[in-house]
Amino acid sequence: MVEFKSDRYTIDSLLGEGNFGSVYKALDKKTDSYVAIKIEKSQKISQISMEVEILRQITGEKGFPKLIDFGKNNDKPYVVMTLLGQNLQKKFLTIRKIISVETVLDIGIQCFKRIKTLHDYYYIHRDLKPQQFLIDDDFNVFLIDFGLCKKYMNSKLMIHVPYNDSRPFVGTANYASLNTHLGIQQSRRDDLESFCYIISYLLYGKLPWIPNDKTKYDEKSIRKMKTTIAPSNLFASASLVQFFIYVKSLAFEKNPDYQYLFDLISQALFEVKSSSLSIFIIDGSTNSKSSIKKRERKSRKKTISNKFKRSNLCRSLDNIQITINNSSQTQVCDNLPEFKDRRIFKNNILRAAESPVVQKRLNCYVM
Ligand SMILES: Nc1ncnc2c1ncn2[C@@H]1O[C@H](COP(=O)(O)OP(=O)(O)OP(=O)(O)O)[C@@H](O)[C@H]1O
Repeated sequence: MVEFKSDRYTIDSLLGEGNFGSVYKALDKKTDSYVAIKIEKSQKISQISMEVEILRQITGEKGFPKLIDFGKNNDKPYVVMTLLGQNLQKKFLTIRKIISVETVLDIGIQCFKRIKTLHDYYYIHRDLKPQQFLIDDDFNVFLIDFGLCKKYMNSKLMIHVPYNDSRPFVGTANYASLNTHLGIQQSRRDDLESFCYIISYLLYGKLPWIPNDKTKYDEKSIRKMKTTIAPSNLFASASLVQFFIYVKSLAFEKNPDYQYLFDLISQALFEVKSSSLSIFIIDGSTNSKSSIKKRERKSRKKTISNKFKRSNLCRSLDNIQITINNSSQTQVCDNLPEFKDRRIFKNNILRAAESPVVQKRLNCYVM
């Protein structure tokens, strides 16, 4: 555990660790409430100063942590902010990728709004990934980690930062825009491209460069794949394809039409809702067509119990004895490529699993 001498804060537990800092849950004795403290790993000029600068300005905006305190401890800079929930990546893996498309898009809309708010303050994030979005018990999404943020425009003179194509790589390869890989100065369009990769990852449970088999690609290979990727490889929904095409067509300085983009995601959500399909990923590691067919030969009941054997959801579903009858056959949905790796349950199961009453008894989330 980190050494943090303070009369005000008592470190409780480690919440997360990144490349630049460690984040701890701590008790704030002044307010008798728990907070999150991010402590920089290095003692040199830190990213925490940028984090503090942004939190100072953005505190109070919906979906952003509140700045509580900052300073140095043991010569290491730290920042104290509101304690939030688990990050999207952890949550996604904890629930074994069980997630409804509707909920992904719902979360996506919130992520999109957070990005727009940050852009409204003339900053770009430059390191968007599922780990940077935290989600609370009420499914409110928060954006964090502003250490790599950068002003894209001088807010007084309204002059955009100049174009430059020999920038070092900044961000996370899996979710970075292609232009970032190519060394092009980032602007608003790059955050929005990262957003597309995040949503595609949450929808499919994978990206071409983040396969289910745990293969890891280096930055060069990821760049190559991003160069040739077709929008239809990321999304099947026409609205989301259009979203990606629009973002990729943005000029460096162009102010994105956020309302248009918002309408496109809303349209995608509307399509899912009106199709009345409810979709779960059961286990991303076993979703090849042949394995699905093999599984389908087994009896319906056995398949369900096998698939959910180790999951909280299943255990709890078993406990509360939801009847799984023939009218809710598991099936592979072939007609919607978006869902080709997913298995579909009829609404009655999904609705049961998503109902707050059941979730309370499950003591787990269904995202
Ligand atoms: N306010 C908070 N409340 C709860 N958990 C948090 C909070 N801030 C950060 N965390 C947890 O700590 C993790 C790391 O935080 P953060 O991304 O700020 O660190 P970092 O060192 O900048 O990471 P990276 O290397 O990804 O840039 C987050 O993914 C999250 O799980």
